[in-house]
Amino acid sequence: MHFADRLNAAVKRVGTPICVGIDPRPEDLPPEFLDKFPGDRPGVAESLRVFGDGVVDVVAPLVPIVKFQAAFYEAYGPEGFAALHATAQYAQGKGLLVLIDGKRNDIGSTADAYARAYLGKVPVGESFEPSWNADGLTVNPYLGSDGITPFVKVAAREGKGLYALVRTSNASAGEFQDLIADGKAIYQHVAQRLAQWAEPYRGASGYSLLGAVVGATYPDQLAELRATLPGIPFLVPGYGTQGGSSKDVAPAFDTDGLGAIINNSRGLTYAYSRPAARAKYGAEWQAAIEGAVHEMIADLAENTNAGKLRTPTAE
Ligand SMILES: O=c1ccn([C@@H]2O[C@H](COP(=O)(O)O)[C@@H](O)[C@H]2O)c(=O)[nH]1
Repeated sequence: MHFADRLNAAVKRVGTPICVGIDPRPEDLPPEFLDKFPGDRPGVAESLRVFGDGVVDVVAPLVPIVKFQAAFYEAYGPEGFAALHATAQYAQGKGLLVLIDGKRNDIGSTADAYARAYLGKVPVGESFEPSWNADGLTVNPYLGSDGITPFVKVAAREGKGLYALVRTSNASAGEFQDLIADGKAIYQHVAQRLAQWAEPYRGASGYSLLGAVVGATYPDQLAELRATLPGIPFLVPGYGTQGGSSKDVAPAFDTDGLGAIINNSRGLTYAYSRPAARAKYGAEWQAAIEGAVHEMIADLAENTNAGKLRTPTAE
């Protein structure tokens, strides 16, 4: 089934477009929790796996999709990678869509290897087997068409999705993305080309398998890009810890509350570290995460078209 149709079905089923970001940092894990693991690298990697699984247990009934930031797992080498793989599979087993935030790309032949690694199948003996089997992957479009085409081909074949960086959420995003060439900002050129790459790959919902990463921290550009990129699903990071609000992300949605997933990583998974949550939930870190997800669901429902997803059956 087409990725955008699967994603839209999942968003409608749970009634919210939240993407929970899982970016495990050992220094931010609940202290009571971390103490249970050996202090060596395999021990830390195992703590990341158990923490990630614990987050998944809480959020699986509440949200459609989780995004794993590969960097925090890669930091712990082979054991870290194994932890990412294990929790990603665990999340899929619980019915969540899994997005790997790896921002991969390279020359075409290497891009093809990345695409097969994360989204497709790799040759093993006489047959082909999935390796990471993610539902979606973030990609960097700045190598141009021949770097993107292999990802799109594999994603189309496998029913998977892609989100290409268009307007990132970080403070220095504009250093290159706002440079003017031929009368337009670089991010606008990327958006224009992305629309061409995406057009042949629309699903029944009208949305393409190729989406755009657009930061919540630049609401004017977000609104402009939504208007110029109909049918392109958005992955919107920057809500919460980076300062983006529900009002900032409101323009990302279409009139049905579809067309965008709003990521929140630290604001949800480290909710227990906030003094108010400590006072309310004590050492119950999973309860604090659950409470934070419910707060974000309500915030988006109140201030954006995502409120239209809250049917009585989804409550
Ligand atoms: O433009 C971008 C692209 C990716 N990210 C990633 O999203 C999360 C955001 O984490 P928060 O804790 O919610 O700030 C993180 O994994 C980033 O690497 C982004 O922030 N901006």
